Amino acid sequence: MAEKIIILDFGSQYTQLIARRVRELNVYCEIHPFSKIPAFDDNVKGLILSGSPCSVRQEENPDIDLDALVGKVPILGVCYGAQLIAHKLGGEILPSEIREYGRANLSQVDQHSELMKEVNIGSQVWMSHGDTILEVPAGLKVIASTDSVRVAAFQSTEHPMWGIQFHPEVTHSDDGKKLLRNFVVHICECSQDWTPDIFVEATVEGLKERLGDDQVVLGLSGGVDSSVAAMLIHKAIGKNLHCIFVDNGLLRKNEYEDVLESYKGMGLNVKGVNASQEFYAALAGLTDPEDKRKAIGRVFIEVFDKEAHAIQNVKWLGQGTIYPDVIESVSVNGPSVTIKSHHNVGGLPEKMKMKVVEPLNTLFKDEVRRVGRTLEIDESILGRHPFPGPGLGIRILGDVTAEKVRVLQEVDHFFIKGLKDAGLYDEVWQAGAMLLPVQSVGVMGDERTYESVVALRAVASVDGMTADWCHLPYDFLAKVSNDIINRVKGVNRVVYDISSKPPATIEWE
Ligand SMILES: Nc1ncnc2c1ncn2[C@@H]1O[C@H](COP(=O)(O)OP(=O)(O)OP(=O)(O)O)[C@@H](O)[C@H]1O
Ligand SMILES: O=c1[nH]c(=O)c2[nH+]cn([C@@H]3O[C@H](COP(=O)(O)O)[C@@H](O)[C@H]3O)c2[nH]1
Ligand SMILES: NC(=O)CC[C@H](N)C(=O)O
Ligand SMILES: [Mg+2]
Repeated sequence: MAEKIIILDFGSQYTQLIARRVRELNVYCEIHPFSKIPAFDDNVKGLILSGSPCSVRQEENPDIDLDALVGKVPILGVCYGAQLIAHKLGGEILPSEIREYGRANLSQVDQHSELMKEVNIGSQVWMSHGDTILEVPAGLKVIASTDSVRVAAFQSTEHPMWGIQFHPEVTHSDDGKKLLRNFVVHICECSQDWTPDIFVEATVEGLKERLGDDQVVLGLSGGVDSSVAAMLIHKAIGKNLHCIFVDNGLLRKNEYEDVLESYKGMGLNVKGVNASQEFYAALAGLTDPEDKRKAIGRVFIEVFDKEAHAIQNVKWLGQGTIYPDVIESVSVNGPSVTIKSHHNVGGLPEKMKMKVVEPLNTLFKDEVRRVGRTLEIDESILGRHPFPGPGLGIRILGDVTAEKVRVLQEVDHFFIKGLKDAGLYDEVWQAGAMLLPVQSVGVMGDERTYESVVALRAVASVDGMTADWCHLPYDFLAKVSNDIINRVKGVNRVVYDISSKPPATIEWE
């Protein structure tokens, strides 16, 4: 197994970013809740303590047994992590006179400190704190300051341990990447050999061992995650992998045919299963988003189960689950509230007697794409916008009917084709259209119309966890709106969604 850095999460919104930055250095790392510290083996090379919305001054603040960790591996505290170290060693932490959010500049830097090597005086750093470390206790010394914060960074004089008040993981901290490199590469001595090639090699070996001669059924969606997962498992067990692509009647226009076509020549054993009627029957009369999601999830499992029985002796269900799915379900304070029931998480029904194999559950989406490139998967699959498993079913607000699906397929087609024709598709992280349960009055050729309203949504994101709406050119929106209203029967009004996530989500249901 690869060398790794462990990040203990105290609930900061930036914890995932720290992980991304470390991984960009070709060093593997894992995030664990502070309350569930894993056993350290020889592969663990360093420890990072994240920020937190909490304060060390509050009672029952998130806490760890630092003494048990000090000296084992180098430790870096970031923001709350730094405050926690200073606090536990007897330092004074107080609410700052001015809360510092946003940019600051380092006015003093001890460049002899290994952590601060090549970090320049004047360098911009990003702050986000209300507490401040007033004085460092004995055993710690200050190695960087800003005009308003004397203890912007410190180092232990006795142990390999550092703390920084600012956030090196955000792109707005100029030398943040240098600082993390100093920690991970120079201090923790990680060898930077965690590359997509190595990942593929190690994962395929691991899968061979785990799966042996077993049969595996995998839900293949035409999307990035399940395609990459399928190729990895295929490399390990070849023909024992049975890929099932389900037409749930909620796919995009021509998607069933196009996806089956795109898998030709990849060597995968892919079976298309048309189960539209089962999905429509399960959705009939349902209007609540969670009820709809659960019904769709249930039918997916039924279809996979039926296919597995037809093959016989199938022990595993393969899935394209990725790291953010996993992190979201193990938040700091126990399981997070359910915003939406994703159809593929939450485990399998007892009676299925299948185990789950998820080779991508430690990777972020962009890393999955990089692994896909190593596996020489076609760019048309790797570059595809994410598309939710419940498909148009959660983009048709209210009850779902075959006719509404047909209308939305047409709308979606004009929007996506428009993006491609205008060269905008690759600049948008995800785009789609929602059919609203609203009718509006219009006038077409002097006649009154009373028809449906659709909302277009296009977002910029890195991993779908947060997103902003795309500022698509007005001319483009005008053309797409025109195309849709003139050519899709049943729609007489188009609106554009300008909500970010949070507080909205990407899908409307
Ligand atoms: N139509 C489908 N047929 C079979 N399996 C599906 C289908 N839609 C989704 N799945 C399964 O559900 C999982 C989750 O879907 P999800 O949309 O998150 O991932 P993806 O489709 O692989 O990638 P992307 O996020 O790029 O769309 C997939 O990895 C796949 O295993
Ligand atoms: O496979 C999936 N099954 C689901 O049940 C599901 N729900 C949302 N999504 C996709 O996840 C990302 C974040 O979506 P939200 O902001 O709507 O939660 C977006 O990319 C959504 O398209 C799903 N994908
Ligand atoms: N970003 C952080 O870790 C903030 C730590 C602490 N809540 C503060 O306000 O100072
Ligand atoms: Mg998908």
